[in-house]
Amino acid sequence: MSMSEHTNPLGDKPIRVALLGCGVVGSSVARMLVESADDLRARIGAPVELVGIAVRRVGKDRSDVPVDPALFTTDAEDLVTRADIVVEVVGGIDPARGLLLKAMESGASVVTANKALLAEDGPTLYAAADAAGVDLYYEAAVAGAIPILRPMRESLAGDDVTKVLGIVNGTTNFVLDKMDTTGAGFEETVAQAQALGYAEADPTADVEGFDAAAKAALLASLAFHTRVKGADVFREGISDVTAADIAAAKAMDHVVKLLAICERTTGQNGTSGVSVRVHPAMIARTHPLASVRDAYNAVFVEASAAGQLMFYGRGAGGDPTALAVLGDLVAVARHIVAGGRGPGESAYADLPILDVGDSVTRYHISLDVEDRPGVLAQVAQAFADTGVSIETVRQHIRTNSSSGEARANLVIVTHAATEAALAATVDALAASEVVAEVVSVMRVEGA
Ligand SMILES: NC(=O)C1=CN([C@@H]2O[C@H](COP(=O)(O)OP(=O)(O)OC[C@H]3O[C@@H](n4cnc5c(N)ncnc54)[C@H](O)[C@@H]3O)[C@@H](O)[C@H]2O)C=CC1
Ligand SMILES: N[C@@H](CC=O)C(=O)O
Ligand code: NA
Repeated sequence: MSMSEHTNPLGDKPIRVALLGCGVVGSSVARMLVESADDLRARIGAPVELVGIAVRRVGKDRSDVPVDPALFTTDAEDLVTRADIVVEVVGGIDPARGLLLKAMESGASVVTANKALLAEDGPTLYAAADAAGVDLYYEAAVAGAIPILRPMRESLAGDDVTKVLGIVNGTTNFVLDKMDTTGAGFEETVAQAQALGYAEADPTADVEGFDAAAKAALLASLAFHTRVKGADVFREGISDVTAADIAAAKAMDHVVKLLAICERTTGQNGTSGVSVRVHPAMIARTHPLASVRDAYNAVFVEASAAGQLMFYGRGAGGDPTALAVLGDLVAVARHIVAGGRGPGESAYADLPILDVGDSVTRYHISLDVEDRPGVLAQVAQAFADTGVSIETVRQHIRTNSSSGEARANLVIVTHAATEAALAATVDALAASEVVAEVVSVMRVEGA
């Protein structure tokens, strides 16, 4: 690549980069920084110098990371004061938060992949970036390699985003996909996702939906110019999704996916606000999200003028995530060379966060009921009483293998209803004398 068109106003002074963490993502970042040094220099207009890598233990064998071993240090506090750009891929809340605050106070810009920290305490970090006049970029934190935050922040800055619907966790998509296509077990596929570098340090964050909730909070904050924290997001993970749920979805020609849904909507009391939820849901096999396989991610965005947009790509793994980190690093380094900074947080709209009871979707409900006349009418009445309209009902009879007792299994799919109305229906069904068991309740999205 030619370097002739770029001049460096800083002379030959390199841009100093400190890397915090050398795990799955960090080791890929370090390798790419070294292997792409010439291209990065040409694209930035200045050389990049890796000045140190903070690790927990210096003596460990890291022969796969092609850097001078003298760069490894356990003194992250000191390292962050010696850099123009600090790349944080340690993860977790502390000490990452303190290190990033110290880095920015010392004048360094920050690139991070840490969605957990940003969804927990983003405003403190954005304020520190503003106070120091530095950049805080985090494209890698949501949907790995997919460029989604910059398009939301910059390309769609003139539009009104109304909805963001996506698969934003690679681990859970990998697990659900394998359960659907190979019938593989839950624990076994989570272990595979860990071995492939997709899972968080504690995979509970993936399986229970905390990671997707953090990403949903970041997407909703950008989409609606409103501060949304991870804790504001209604969250259900995939640990309760059974092989029977997946089979039930198959029977309807649907698949089960963990979805993040951010909507600009109006609550039942007329309040206009933001609804953000993460939960497993059935979607029709004909829906584009149904074809998102393996650890891939996809994000649909609906905006007033742009209409529908779809972003698709690798959502997890060392190299895809490191590429997103490097993209941010180049952007920040260009700002340093040009003597400016990029756009920061935009939270001016400050919309209320609506209760999940206000969100509206369709539901798939499986019930075991007594097999006698009048039962269907009583079940239908429970729906009518709570104002939930039934779209389809399917019934089949199954016989208990030990008691020989015949039971009817009803599968009911509703029209769109509020979560609050559906919860009231399920309570009424559970209390009904004709219902032996509410076997499962799952939302149906994307109709
Ligand atoms: N693995 C993936 O596919 C993706 C990861 N991320 C995020 O990137 C970050 C890093 O993830 P991974 O590389 O997968 O995790 P990892 O667990 O493989 O790497 C983290 C590394 O940081 C080290 N570390 C922990 N505390 C430290 C400290 N105080 N000082 C120095 N080193 C310390 C750990 O020993 C470990 O080697 C996390 O925030 C994660 O959420 C984001 C997108 C995708
Ligand atoms: N654990 C995460 C990694 C990327 O953000 C995932 O599985 O998506
Ligand atoms: Na991304």
